[in-house]
Formats: sequence, structure tokens, C-alpha cells
Amino acid sequence: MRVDAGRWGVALLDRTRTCVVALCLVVMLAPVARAEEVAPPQSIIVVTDDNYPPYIFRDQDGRLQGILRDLWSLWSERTGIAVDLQGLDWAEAQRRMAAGQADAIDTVFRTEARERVLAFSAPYATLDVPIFFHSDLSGIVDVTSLKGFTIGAKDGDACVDWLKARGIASIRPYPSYEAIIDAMAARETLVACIDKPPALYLMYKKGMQDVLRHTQPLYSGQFHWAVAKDRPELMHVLRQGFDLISPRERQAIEERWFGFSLNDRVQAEVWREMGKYVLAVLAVALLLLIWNWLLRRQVAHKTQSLTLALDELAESEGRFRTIFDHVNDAIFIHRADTGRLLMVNQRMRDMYGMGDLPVDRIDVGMCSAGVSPYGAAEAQVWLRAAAAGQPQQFDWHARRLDGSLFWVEVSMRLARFSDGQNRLLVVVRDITERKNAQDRLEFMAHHDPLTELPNRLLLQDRVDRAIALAEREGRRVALMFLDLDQFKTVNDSLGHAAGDRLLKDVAWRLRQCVRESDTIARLGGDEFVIVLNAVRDADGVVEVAEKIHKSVAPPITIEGQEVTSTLSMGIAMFPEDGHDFDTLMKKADAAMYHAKESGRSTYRFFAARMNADAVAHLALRSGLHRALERGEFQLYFQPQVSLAGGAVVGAEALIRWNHPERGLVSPAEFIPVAEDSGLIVPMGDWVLRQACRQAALWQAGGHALTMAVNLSALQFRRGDLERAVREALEESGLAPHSLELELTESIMIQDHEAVMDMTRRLGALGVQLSIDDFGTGYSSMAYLKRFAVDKLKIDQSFVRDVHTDTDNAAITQAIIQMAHSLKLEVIAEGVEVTEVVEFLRHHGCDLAQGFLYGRPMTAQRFEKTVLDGPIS
Ligand SMILES: Nc1nc2c(ncn2[C@@H]2O[C@@H]3COP(=O)(O)O[C@H]4[C@@H](O)[C@H](n5cnc6c(=O)[nH]c(N)nc65)O[C@@H]4COP(=O)(O)O[C@H]3[C@H]2O)c(=O)[nH]1
Repeated sequence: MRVDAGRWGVALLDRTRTCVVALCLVVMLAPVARAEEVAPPQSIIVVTDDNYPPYIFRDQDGRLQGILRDLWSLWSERTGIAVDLQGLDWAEAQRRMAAGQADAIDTVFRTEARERVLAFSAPYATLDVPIFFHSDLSGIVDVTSLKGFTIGAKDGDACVDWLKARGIASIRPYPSYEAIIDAMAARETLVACIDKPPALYLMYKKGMQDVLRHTQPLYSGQFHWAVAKDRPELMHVLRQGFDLISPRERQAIEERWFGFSLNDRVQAEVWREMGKYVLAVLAVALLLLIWNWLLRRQVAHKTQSLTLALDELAESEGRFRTIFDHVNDAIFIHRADTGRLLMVNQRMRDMYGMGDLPVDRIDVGMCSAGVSPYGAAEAQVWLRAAAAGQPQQFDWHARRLDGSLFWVEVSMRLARFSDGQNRLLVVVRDITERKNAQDRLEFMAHHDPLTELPNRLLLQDRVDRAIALAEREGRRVALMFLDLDQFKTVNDSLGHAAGDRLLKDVAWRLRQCVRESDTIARLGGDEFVIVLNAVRDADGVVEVAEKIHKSVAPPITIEGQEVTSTLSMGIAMFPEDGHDFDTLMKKADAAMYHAKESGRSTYRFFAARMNADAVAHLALRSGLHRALERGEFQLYFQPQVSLAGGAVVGAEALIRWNHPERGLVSPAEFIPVAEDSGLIVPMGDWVLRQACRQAALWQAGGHALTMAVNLSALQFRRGDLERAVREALEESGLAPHSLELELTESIMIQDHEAVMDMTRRLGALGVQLSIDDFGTGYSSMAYLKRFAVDKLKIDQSFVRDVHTDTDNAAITQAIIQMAHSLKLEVIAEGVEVTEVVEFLRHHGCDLAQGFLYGRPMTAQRFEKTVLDGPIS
């Protein structure tokens, strides 16, 4: 209700004001009319565009509607002058105005042409004229960008003149703005020049706000109404009439058609446009914010990852460094071109004694022995191959920074680094121990471990070379085969350690006798070979042989014993005796045996006969093996006589070999061979059984004889001597005290404890023990006391000439006295003449044995000549 009352109030106020204004207009116009004598018109014709919504347009019924219709109605109402407002096609409206068929024209822009004929009111609306275009087009921003397009425009519109004035001729005319908008909706026209207010109005009406866009205004036009220039009184009337319409009324009319004032509408449009921009800007800002946030998150993430990676890298670097420094091998990286080291591990520093020396002050050359065959030339070959991508592995003679040398195994390969540079990665292993072991093995393969002299293998090589050289130079080579005469005795009596010492001493002495270029080799046992290179003749060889004899002659002391060693030498010459190693060796060996047979401690050159002897010697060795099986051995017996009464009280069993071809062979020839081959043990057992059996037979025949049997050192060491003796006694039934075992001095002084034990056990069996060949070995009272021996046998070398040789007489006498002081019986062997018997009797010797009483003989002969016939 209050609202209605308000409206009514306003209407009443307006009507009152209108009456006042009309009255004033009459008052005001009266003097004018009087002055010009022109009466105000009763009615006026106003032509206008009929299609410029919302200013003026026709509704569905064809009636004019719009702001201008309402304004002119109000004007008519205020002035009392009827207004025939004619909405026409704009061109027609202009034509009628020009033809004087209308009093005023509205919705007209002010142009120069029009100013010439029309008088214009003040502008009442400012209208932008932009280009409208489909939103899917781009690049349309100003008039120049319109070229190539057909521009839609309302026929007779100011825009047509404006475009043409700017060279745009391709214009499609439409009867109204609505027709243009419809044509654009149908995409018949894509671009059009339309005044902005009707365009926006029509787009809004047809829901095409999003279909079309527009440029900045090409220009701005202003709406006027106008009258013919020659009708100022009419202009005056019209102006006064409009002055009667208040701005508020005008605004109310505009709001009614726009819904709000045109300016507000434009403002809203601006705000809407701005809003779009603001939204777009906000959206962009938001996107930027999100992007920024995402970027920050990504950066944070990356930073974290990077930190982690750096930590891992540092940790990995630490781990790498720990491993790098603690591996057992030295590792270094160096430049292949300059050899300069770039990186070394701790092991490398330790191995090469680098200390804290900066790595860039070391090059690989400083780490190499640099001596052939490991010199710079070889290194270059390996370095080049490794730099070409072929991994290399080789042994290298390395040098510590203090100059000392050692052996390494080097593995070298190309390493490509991230900086694109190629380096060599080198792993070095200290192989000094392995190398030394290899060298030692190599040495051992070619040398005798005891004396470190070349062995047979190396000897052969040296002989071959010496022969080749001598052949070229027309010279000779001497091959000397040496054998130590007493080695066996020393070895058996003083033990292996003593034997070894003797061999080493002899080796040392031999070295003093020959030139560096000559070769001394040890073949094993007591055999040595000397090769004299490039000798002129046999005289030179003789000189060396004598030098050698002199050199080995001085005795050496081993385990408190003075040992004198002599050598037997056989010499073969190239080219006379052979052209190859084997031949020369055989011949030198044969010559050596010949030297031995010739009395030892001498040398012999090879002669054809020696070869035959050597062959015979070999045959002896092999024949001996078969002799026992074939029953080729036989025992001979030599009588032992009591010097006091002249009775035969015993016999010594002496072995003989009835060789099928050679006849009787002396034990002096085959016993050493049997000892060498070990055959002496079964042979000794056989002798024991035979001798006991024979003694028992003789005893059974009424001859109370003791039976003396020789024992070899080997029987003591290897044979089960006690068992053999017991069995022989048991088998034969001989009383143990009738068996006398002859031991040599050399047996007595070997492995004391074992020998003492054995002699005690033999003694316990009840057998007698005597020492054979007393005086030739290491005659010592000490062991005579310790061993439970019963008898001494003075060696025949003293006895034989005791009547003529005072020295031997003195020795024999001393032995007899000493033996008796120890309560031992004494027997002298080698008694050949009665003078010796007298001497022995005179000095109290108990027994005698020798050719004087009978040579060794068969059992039958012994019975016939000794047992059955008295011995004088
Ligand atoms: N010039 C000369 N010589 C005399 C005289 N009286 C004895 N002979 C010899 O002197 C050697 C004594 O034996 P042997 O010293 O034990 O020396 C023995 C002994 O060591 C060894 N032998 C002999 N038979 C055996 C044996 O059955 N077993 C062992 N292990 N060795 C034996 O062979 C060596 C040599 O034996 P045979 O040639 O039989 O030589 C015997 C004997 O023929 C003499 O008045 N003048």
C-alpha cells in the first residue's frame, strides 16, 4: 500500500509540474511567437529508425516501442503538441526528412554532411560502434584486420560511410540490426559492424552472448534528434519541450527498457567483461599458485631426493674408499699417455713405500725395475694394447720408491670416465713369494737340493751347449765323472747328516778348482760330474784333475771325527770319446770305475778297454740278483789258530760266487755291489744259516770250532738280524757261543743307540762279537768299552809286515795290549810268515789267521786238510 501511495504521489507531483511547465512554455513562447509571428505547431512529424532497440523498435504487433517512443510521448504530453512518431527504415526516414516530409528526425548521428542540412540537439546517448564477430574467429582486432571479410551492416548506417572511408568495400547491407544478428546466428555473416547497445540488446534477447565477441569500438557515435537547419523556431520548441522532462524521468524511461540505465548497462557490460578478465586472471593466478605449489613440492621432493642421493653418494664414496683402501691388492689409475698417476689406494702406498708423497708427483716409471726383460719397451707394448681396449695381465718386476725390487702380477684395463677421458685402471698383486717359490721350484728342477749344484737335467743341457760351442770353435770338452771313495763308509758309520756335510764340503772344494764357465753337477749319492768347456788338450784336464785331488785331500772334521775323502775320477773327451752327452757320460763312468779299480784316489782317461770293464760291471750287478736263487754262492772257510797251542780253534766263513761264466768271483768285487743293491741282507742270512749248519756238522764230528761270520752294516740297519741269527742257530742246533759275528768298526760308530741295542740283544742270544779290521777305521777305546764285544781282529795291513815295519809292529803291539786291558781276545789276520807268528806270540796275541795256516777253502777241503791234518 505504501508503495502504491508513493507512486500515486509521484504521479501527482509530475502532473502538477507538467501544468506548471506548460504554462511557463506558453508564457515563454508568447513573446517569441509575437516577435517572429510564428505560432507553435499543433503537431509535428518525427521520423526515426524503426529498428534500434531498445531506443526504438517494433513489437510483435508492429507497434513502435522503446525509449524514444516514451520520450516523445512524454514530450507531447508536456508540450501539448501532438507527435506523429514514424518508425521507418532508416534510409526512408532520412529520405523523408530530406524531402521535408518530416519535422524532425531522431536516432541520428552527427556527420559533416548532415550538419550542412540539419540542426542537431545535444547528444543524449553515446554509442560505441565495435565490430562483432563469431567467437571462433581470431585475429580480428581493428579495422585493418577486417580485410578479406564481408562485413554485415545496416543499410544507410553511419558505419557504412565509416568503413568505406577506410577502404572497406565488401559490405553486405541488412535492413535491420536484428537481421544482422539473425544472419550471424545462421553463420551467413561472420563479421558485422553494429552499434553496441542494440547489438548487446539483441544478443541478450537471442541468447547469443557466448556466440559473438566484439572488438574495441571503431568509433563512438552519439544520438541526436535534428530539425531542418532552416527551422530554428522548431528547434527551439523541441528543446524547450525536452527541457520539461527531468533527468529522473528520462532515467526511469531508460531503466524501463534496459532494466537499468544505459550507462549502467554499459557499465555492467564493462564489469562483466572485466569480471571475465578478473576471473581469467584469478584462474591464471590460481593456476600459477597451484603450479607454483606443485613446483615447490617438486623442488622440495627433488631437493630431498638430491640430498638423499648426495648422502648415498657420500656413503657409497666412503664405502668405495674403504674397500678401495683395504683390498689386498694395490690399485691405481694413471694416464696412458704421460704415465702420471691419478689415484692410488692405501695398499699401493704401502706396497710401493710411497708414504705421503702426493700422487701427482709419481709416475709409473718410478714403480718399475726397468731392467730387461721387464724394461720400458715391454711396458709400452702392454700399455698400448690396454689403451686400445685389450685387458692385459703380466708379471712385472716392480720397484719400491726406496729402490728395492719385488715381483708383482699386473692386471691392466682401459677405464672410461664420465669426463670422457680414457685412463688405465691397474690392479697390482704382490707375487714375490709365489715368484720366489716358482724360482725355487725351477731351481730345484735343475739343481741338487743338497749342494745346489746343477742336477743331471741341467748338466745335460750344459754339456750339449758346451759341445755345440766347442764344435764351432774347434775345441774340446772334458767330462769328468767323480766318485767319493769313502762316502759310503762315512754315511754308514757317521750317519746321513755327516754324509751330507761331506758332500757339501766336497762340492765347495770342487767349485774352487774350476772356472765360472765350467759346470759342476751332482748326480746323486757320491757322484759328481765336472764339465770343462773349451779345453785345448788333455794336459789342461790333468791339471784340473790333480788340482781337485789336492783340494779334497785335507781332512774335514765331522762330528768330532776327522774324515779324509778321496775321489776317483773318470774322464771322457769330446770329440775323441763321443759326440753326445750319453756317450760321454758312459765313457766317463767306465773310466771312473777303472780309476777305482786302480787303487782309488786317482783319475783315468777313458780307453776302449774300460768300456768293456764297465759292461762287465753292469753284468755283475744284474747277475748278482739271480745268483742267490740259482745257488751260485758258496761258503769258503779259513782256519783260525790258537797261537798258544797251535790248534785250530775256529774258522771264518767267507763267501764266494761261482759265476757260471767267470768262475769264482772274489767277495771284494761283488760285496760292495751287493751292499749297493741291498742284496747283502738275504745273502747275509744265507751265509749265517750255511755257516751255522757247517759248524754244527763239524762239532757233531768232534771238532769244537767257533764259526766267524762277517756282518754288513746294512744287515744291522735293514735286516731283522736278531731273528736271522736265532733261526740260523735253531735250524743248525749250533750252540750260540760257537758263533762269532764279525762287525766292522764302521758299524760300531753309526747310530750308537740302535747298534748298542742290537749288540746287547745279540749278546743276550749268547753269540760272540768281534771287531773286524781293527785299526783301519775310527779305532776308539770309547766304543770298545761300551759295546759288549769279545774279540778284536787286527787288520792284516798291520799284521802282514809286522816283523819288518816298526810302525805296524808298534800299532799291533798297542792293540794287543789295549784289548787285553779290556779283557778282550785278540786275533791277527793276514799271517803269512812264521816271523809274524813269532812276533804275535811274543806279544801275547791269542789267535792268528792267514795264508800261513790256510787259504779260504771249501768245507770238504777244510775237513781234509785242516780238521784231519794237524796245523803247525
Ligand atoms: N793277502 C792275504 N789275505 C788274507 C790272508 N788271510 C786271509 N786273507 C783274506 O783276508 C780276507 C779276510 O776277510 P775280511 O777281512 O773279513 O774281508 C772280507 C770280508 O770283509 C768280505 N766278506 C767275505 N765274505 C763275506 C761274507 O760272507 N759276508 C760279508 N758281509 N762280507 C764278507 O770280503 C772280504 C774279502 O774276503 P776274501 O777275499 O775272502 O779275503 C779274506 C781272506 O781271503 C793272508 O794271509 N794274506
